[in-house]
Amino acid sequence: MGILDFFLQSSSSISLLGALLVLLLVYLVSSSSFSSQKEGKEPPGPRPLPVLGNLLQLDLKRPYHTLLKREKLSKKYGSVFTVYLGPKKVVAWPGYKTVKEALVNHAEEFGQRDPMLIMHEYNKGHGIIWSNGDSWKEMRRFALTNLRDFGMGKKASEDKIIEECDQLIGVLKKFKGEAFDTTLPIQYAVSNIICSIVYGSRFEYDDPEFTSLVDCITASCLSFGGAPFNTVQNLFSAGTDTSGTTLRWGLLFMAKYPKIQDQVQEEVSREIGSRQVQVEHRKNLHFTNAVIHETQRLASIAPMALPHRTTQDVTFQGYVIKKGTAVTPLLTSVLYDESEWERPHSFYPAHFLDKDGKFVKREAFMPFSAGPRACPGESLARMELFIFFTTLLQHFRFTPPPGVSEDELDLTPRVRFALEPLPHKLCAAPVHEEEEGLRI
Ligand code: HEM
Repeated sequence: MGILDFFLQSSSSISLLGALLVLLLVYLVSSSSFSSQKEGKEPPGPRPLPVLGNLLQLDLKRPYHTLLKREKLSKKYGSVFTVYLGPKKVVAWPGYKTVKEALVNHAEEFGQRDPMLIMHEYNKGHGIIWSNGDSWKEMRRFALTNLRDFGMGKKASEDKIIEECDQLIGVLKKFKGEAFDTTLPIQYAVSNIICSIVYGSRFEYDDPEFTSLVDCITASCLSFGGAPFNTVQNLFSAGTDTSGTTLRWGLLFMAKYPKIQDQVQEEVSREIGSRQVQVEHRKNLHFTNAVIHETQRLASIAPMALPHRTTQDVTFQGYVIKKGTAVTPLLTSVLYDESEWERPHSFYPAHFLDKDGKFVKREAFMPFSAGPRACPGESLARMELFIFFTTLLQHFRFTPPPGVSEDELDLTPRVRFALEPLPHKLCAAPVHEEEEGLRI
């Protein structure tokens, strides 16, 4: 070994030793502050490492997954616990009863958004999603009023969705039953719904201005100035990926579970035939409605909702949560709660059916969250999901690509803005070719 090598090795060993000593010191300081939190009855949790917090204990690809391991974390720490995402302290409360109690019974205390640094830089506290206080109240009112005035949840938006659905059917027919990636056609269709509401008109799917707008929304690169423009951009980003991703999960589940697809198509054919699907049909389509709800439940596309924070010191389930603490509503823990759902990890539409096969609402169905920050686009999203899903199944049979079995269709989610399916292709074969053009 040369002198230089020896020198470099020993100097790097010394600096490594120094770094370790500093880390140890920080650790001792932080563990003592951690134990003093215990004395102050803040929610307990796994001991954090300095700087890294509990990151090494989390599945970083799916952090919600680790937090969901209630049997491990909850058994040890109870129904409210603290984890450190790096230096950031986050309080989590899994399970339907606890999440509901926090978001509904303590709505005011847990109702603020925790603006992630990167989002704050980008939105400057404007818009609706990342703002708080008077600015948020005003923008939420602005968004709800405008969406309502432009017809959200009413006949006008139903007509827009039906029109867009016709366009989507035309696009899917062009694949002539061959395998295609469902992402773009569905993303264009749901984006056009928001365009129709915001701009008053839709765009052709090959219009370069529209496609770059959709690409930009997907990549979150739109940069408007001022509060209302940020709110419009927020509606695009919150209202397109979410509905589009849910719809893609629905089609994937149908291809994976053909017997359930048979039952949906049998019901649609019996109740609607070749007529235009409308929202008023929902009350007769019990099984289809249950399948859409089960899709939302199992896909659980917003596993941790969006981050909240406390507006004041709160005493919750015997613990003190300090003002300004980040809190995360673990929506997946509600949608997968073993004390609420008979088969939490399976695709089981019977969760939403009574013994006579009639649709039943379930309290623990909470994909849109609850309380003052709950999704303001819920009624529009529900209308879109019903009309798009039912109409697509009225027209097409969805199957895996040739050479791929149903078992091989992978349901592992990938984490992006929403939990979406892994890239995949499906075939959409027209069901009643002879009926096309005979709509009443
Ligand atoms: C299947 C579709 C959708 C799902 C599952 C969904 C779910 C959610 C969830 C979980 C939140 C966070 C709630 C919380 O922090 O507690 C949220 C917020 C929000 N969503 Fe949706 N959403 C959907 C569709 C839409 C649509 C269509 C729009 C608009 C047209 C929309 C607009 C918003 C906005 C603006 C917020 C922020 C609300 C606030 O901070 O006050 N969403 N959504």
